[in-house]
Amino acid sequence: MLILSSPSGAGKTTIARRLLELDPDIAMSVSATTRPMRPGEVDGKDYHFVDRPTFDAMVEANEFYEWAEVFGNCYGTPKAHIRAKLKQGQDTLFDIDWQGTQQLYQKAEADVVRVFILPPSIEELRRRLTGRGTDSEDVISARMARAQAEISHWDGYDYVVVNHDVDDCYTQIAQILAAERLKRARQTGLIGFVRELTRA
Ligand SMILES: Nc1nc2c(ncn2[C@@H]2O[C@H](COP(=O)(O)OP(=O)(O)O)[C@@H](O)[C@H]2O)c(=O)[nH]1
Ligand SMILES: Nc1ncnc2c1ncn2[C@@H]1O[C@H](COP(=O)(O)OP(=O)(O)O)[C@@H](O)[C@H]1O
Repeated sequence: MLILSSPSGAGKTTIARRLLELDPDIAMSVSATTRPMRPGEVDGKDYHFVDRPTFDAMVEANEFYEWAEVFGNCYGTPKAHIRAKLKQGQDTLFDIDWQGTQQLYQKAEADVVRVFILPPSIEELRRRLTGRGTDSEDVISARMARAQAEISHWDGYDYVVVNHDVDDCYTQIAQILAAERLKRARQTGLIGFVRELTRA
């Protein structure tokens, strides 16, 4: 479970999309949200876009692995998807905030890798949110106001990457993923392989 968190606008969606495009062995955990869809987003791919009563019913039915309220909207990680992916041994990518990260870590510590993405500066963060062109000035202000609070959780992550340049940031996160996949405990089948090697 590879988690990417950052203040809004630092670039986690950009990096996540590239990872999904270039690495066939990782799939996205698609969250449910009550936030309005942005231009270019696809329902069922970027998020499952639901209204508040539907989200509340999902909470009531215990359908979320974790959920949180961010910027006045609700976001939740559906259980069904995670269970199926983990069972298949499929790596899963999460774009969730620090609250969701803590909950996932408490539930599945050994399976979780936490990466925090920082912007090069606060001015650049504002430029990226404005340049994205998906949010009103009010929404951008709310996201900027929350940025410091988000950044304050940087020390709850295993890795921290500063997103100066998309290519460099992507490469660094792909390297983290490659190294984590090589951890002994994650290499299923290794015991049998080594036993075979040393049998003679
Ligand atoms: N806890 C939790 N946070 C989520 C989930 N899905 C998205 N988020 C977080 O909600 C925040 C807002 O996401 P979004 O509205 O897409 O804006 P973005 O930060 O600009 O990508 C981000 O910090 C996301 O990481 C989820 O299922 N659970
Ligand atoms: N290294 C970078 N340099 C310049 N612009 C970037 C960089 N990374 C992302 N962006 C741009 O900044 C905006 C916000 O990125 P996005 O991936 O949507 O952030 P987040 O998902 O963290 O909110 C987008 O328009 C994206 O194209």
